[in-house]
Amino acid sequence: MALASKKPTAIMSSSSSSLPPQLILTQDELKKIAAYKAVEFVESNMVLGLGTGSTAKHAIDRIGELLKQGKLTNIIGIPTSTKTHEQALSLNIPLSDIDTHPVLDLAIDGADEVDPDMNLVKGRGGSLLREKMIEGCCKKFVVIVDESKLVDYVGGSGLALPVEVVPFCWKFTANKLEELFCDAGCVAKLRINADGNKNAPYVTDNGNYIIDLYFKKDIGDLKAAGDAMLRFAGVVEHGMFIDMATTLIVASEMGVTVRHK
Ligand SMILES: O=C[C@H](O)[C@H](O)[C@H](O)COP(=O)(O)O
Repeated sequence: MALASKKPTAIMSSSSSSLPPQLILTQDELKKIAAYKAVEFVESNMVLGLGTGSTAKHAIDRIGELLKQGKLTNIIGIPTSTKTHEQALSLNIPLSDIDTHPVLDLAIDGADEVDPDMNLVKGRGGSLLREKMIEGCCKKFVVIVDESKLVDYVGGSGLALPVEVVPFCWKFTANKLEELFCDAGCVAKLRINADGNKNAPYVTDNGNYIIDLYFKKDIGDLKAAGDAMLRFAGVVEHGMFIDMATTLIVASEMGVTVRHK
């Protein structure tokens, strides 16, 4: 899907570059291309939000490489998950947190879905809470995706909208979420651990569970939907990142497109 064909209302500028023709790239190679493009926005002396997931991983590797080569200096990374923390440590990226650095220059992260207004679904890797806390503190938030993540509306992929909930009476919270979105044909499912004990709930870095919401229809007003979810006491945070991204980098077989809000 060519990005230029998406609704551009909130977009003030865009640019693109082409890849050599007839090059067949894997999805992971596209993720890497988007990630490397995003790292071009990184400058020495920045405090950086380090995202989580298979796309963000490439950006963090690249930042580590540029630090090692001395092409970047005095970077402070703020990791959005324990996994990213470990990766950054292994690359000798100096780390801190938002207690110490409450304002970040830039964050780079992937997304599970991106709608035409650059609203996101995040958290299919389970890291939405820390990502939202940290990426909400950034002057610039660069989102990196391959084109498969572009959707017409939030939930449009038919895949999960993750919601982090407290473990206490999670079924009660899941039922409330399902009722809230019954008009959109919502089905709420507790996320189960993919590794280790496959019958146990998946537990986030914060000791919580994830309820994955699946929709048959568009849920409409995202802000209203998000606010309604947060009114349930058992909900910690939802995976819609509304109006947070400032730059979107999309890699496709056709090339790389950069859009700024
Ligand atoms: O919880 C995970 C994060 O929100 C990820 O950024 C998101 O799931 C995208 O991950 P990936 O780059 O692996 O598709």
